[in-house]
Amino acid sequence: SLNWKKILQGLHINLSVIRQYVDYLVSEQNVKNIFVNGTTGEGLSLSIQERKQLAEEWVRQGKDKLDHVIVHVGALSLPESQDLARHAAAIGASGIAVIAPFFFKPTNKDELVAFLQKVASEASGVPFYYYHIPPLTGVKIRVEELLDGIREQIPTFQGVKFSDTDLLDLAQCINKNESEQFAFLYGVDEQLLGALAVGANGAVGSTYNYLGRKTNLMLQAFAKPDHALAQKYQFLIGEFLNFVIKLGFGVAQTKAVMTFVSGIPMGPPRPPLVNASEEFIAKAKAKLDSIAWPDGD
Ligand SMILES: CC(=O)N[C@H](C=O)[C@@H](O)[C@H](O)[C@H](O)CO
Ligand SMILES: CC(=O)C(=O)O
Repeated sequence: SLNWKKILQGLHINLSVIRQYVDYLVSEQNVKNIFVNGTTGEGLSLSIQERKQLAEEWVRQGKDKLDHVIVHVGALSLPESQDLARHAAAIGASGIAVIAPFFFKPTNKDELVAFLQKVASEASGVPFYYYHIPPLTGVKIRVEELLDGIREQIPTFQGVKFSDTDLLDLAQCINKNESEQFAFLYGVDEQLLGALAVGANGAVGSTYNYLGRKTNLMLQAFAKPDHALAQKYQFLIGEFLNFVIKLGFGVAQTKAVMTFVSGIPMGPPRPPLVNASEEFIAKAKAKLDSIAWPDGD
């Protein structure tokens, strides 16, 4: 049963909108790969039980509709992270991802890999991704170094969700791992085109919830190649993000944008985050509506 008071305060998860949201992403945004319980999903603000319920519901609703559901299972507590990894494996997640622990932090590559290995080994058949997001974790260990010999430690290692602006690090990761079949999924949406130019294979980010279709058109243009068209899309995506970043843009504001674009209520964020203001919503909506996309939309 739904407790609307708790949902409206961000104290309760609402599983009932996930089914509708899967259909929305597939039909309206052309998005068929989902990253659950990460940054945008406020995974680190949820209880272990809630994270399991969400992962289960996404996998259940995504069956026959989505290609991949990757579950973020990172946590500060190693046993909790291992528990989440076993759970993700048991429900049939297509992959798991882990951020660096960010209270007591690993101070070097070996300490970080040892932590990741202890989580990955709990889900032995499941592709493992390192989620590199130094602006939020404060763990700035270069990925290029981390990848050196990682397959020997973590046989399921499959790639990186790379949410950092350091394109030299990303380029070196790609350059040095040509023979591996690693996936480099970029996560700074405002400069995805730069990451594609150095060889990123995909993207995971908050804006694909509402700009997934436009970003897919950018990817198509880049692949064609029609670089002028790809640039046009990146510039317009950047115009929107630059505008909202100046207003103050985080997960709460992303939820508000996701709500007004999709029409599906995303609910408030959980404390300590606070709802986007009505003023933000009005300005962001006007800005998004004003953009003249190359596909005539
Ligand atoms: C810090 C953060 O939330 N990063 C997201 C992905 O990891 C991005 O998708 C950003 O939200 C996006 O690039 C907008 O700045
Ligand atoms: C934005 C993103 O990729 C995440 O929610 O983790």
